Amino acid sequence: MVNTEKVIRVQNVSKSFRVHTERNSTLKERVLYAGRAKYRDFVALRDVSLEVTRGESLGLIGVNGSGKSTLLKLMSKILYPDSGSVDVRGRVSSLLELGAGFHPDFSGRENVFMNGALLGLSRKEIRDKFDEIIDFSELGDFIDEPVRSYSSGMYMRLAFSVAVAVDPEIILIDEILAVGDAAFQAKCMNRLRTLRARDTTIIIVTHDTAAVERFCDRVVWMHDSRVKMEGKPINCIQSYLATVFKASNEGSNAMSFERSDTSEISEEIRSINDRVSSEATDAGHRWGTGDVSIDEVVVTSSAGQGLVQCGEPLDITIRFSVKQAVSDVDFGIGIFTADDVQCYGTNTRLDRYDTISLVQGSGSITFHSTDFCLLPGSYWIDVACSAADTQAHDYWRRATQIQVYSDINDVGLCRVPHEWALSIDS
Ligand SMILES: Nc1ncnc2c1ncn2[C@@H]1O[C@H](COP(=O)(O)OP(=O)(O)OP(=O)(O)O)[C@@H](O)[C@H]1O
Repeated sequence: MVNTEKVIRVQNVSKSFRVHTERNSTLKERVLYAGRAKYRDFVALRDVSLEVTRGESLGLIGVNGSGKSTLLKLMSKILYPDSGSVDVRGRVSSLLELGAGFHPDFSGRENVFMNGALLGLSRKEIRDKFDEIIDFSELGDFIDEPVRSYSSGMYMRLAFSVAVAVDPEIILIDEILAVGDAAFQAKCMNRLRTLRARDTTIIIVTHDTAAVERFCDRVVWMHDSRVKMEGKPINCIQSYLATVFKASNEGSNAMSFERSDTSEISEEIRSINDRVSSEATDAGHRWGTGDVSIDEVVVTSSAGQGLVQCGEPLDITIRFSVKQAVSDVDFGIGIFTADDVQCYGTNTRLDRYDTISLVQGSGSITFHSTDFCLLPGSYWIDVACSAADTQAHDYWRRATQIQVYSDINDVGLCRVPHEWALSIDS
């Protein structure tokens, strides 16, 4: 039987924050202007309503500052609405801010007991689950170190391990999984799948639209403090990405990822780039003789610039200037995941094109894929112009990024062109 029980009901909720624009910082100002400090009210949520059914996995997406975290904090009762109501039924585990609920001076072990108690477990229940929590976190001997010495990934490991061990009926997760390494993230997602199979209600705030599409049953897209759209993940994500990339393109003449990033890219692209850049510390790094220099890399598909649907055509255009005539050069591209797995690489020499000679001036070359088969996610693109002896004239590491989306839920790294043929022996 399909479950229709509503475990979260958010009705006409509005929430504002008082933001001080000027404070009376000196004693004199405080005495003279008492009660006259300047502030404005910032509306983080405006008349938001939504319902979540038991066992549902809901993804909250939206640009920075659209109100996602505020909504999650209202659901976890860290904040209360100015108007409207939030009704939540069931034991809630929340992973909202890194380190929240942990005391920095206590060891990991002590914090497990404290955090478990906050989540409603008795001391005996925590003792019974302790080994499971520590095993899952893979913190080993660090469990007896004060958590102030933990890296953000270690904090997350401990917080996640406690949060899932308490058998929550509802789990609220705000982005923090992103700080874990790829292997631990995969382990967390598997654990969330197990919880989902047990009818746990899961609400995730994240900018990782590919993960949302793979994991969530439904998506709510927050924009400008309101619910802009809710429904099937693929529909919401496509509309959201199309809007975000359109906003980004309007800020510059083309979706140009030039060497000096002066284009007015939207906050969302900036956040995606910042996040991936923190993993790709050598983003934008380049080297070579400089005889040929790459000026710009533009990625286009029918979905927009920097965005492509899996299975659709894609163009990567490299614009270059030639400072010094060169002969026998090739142009190449490499495509990498955020954690640096090379998905594909080729160049005009490997593809057996005629050798290229260039005179002073400028030009462009386009890599055209008729069927771009990488599965949904963010990918980095390296581009290069090299001499026959493989010496680079210009190698541009992580020159640009693309987002791939899909309306098919196949899994892996790339889609293998295929058909199925069924035959039944009678
Ligand atoms: N405690 C607070 N005091 C003042 N303003 C706040 C507070 N919490 C949130 N805000 C503001 O409310 C708006 C919504 O913030 P919120 O954190 O909910 O957005 P978000 O969609 O989760 O963004 P992000 O993707 O950056 O996490 C932002 O403009 C933020 O600055």
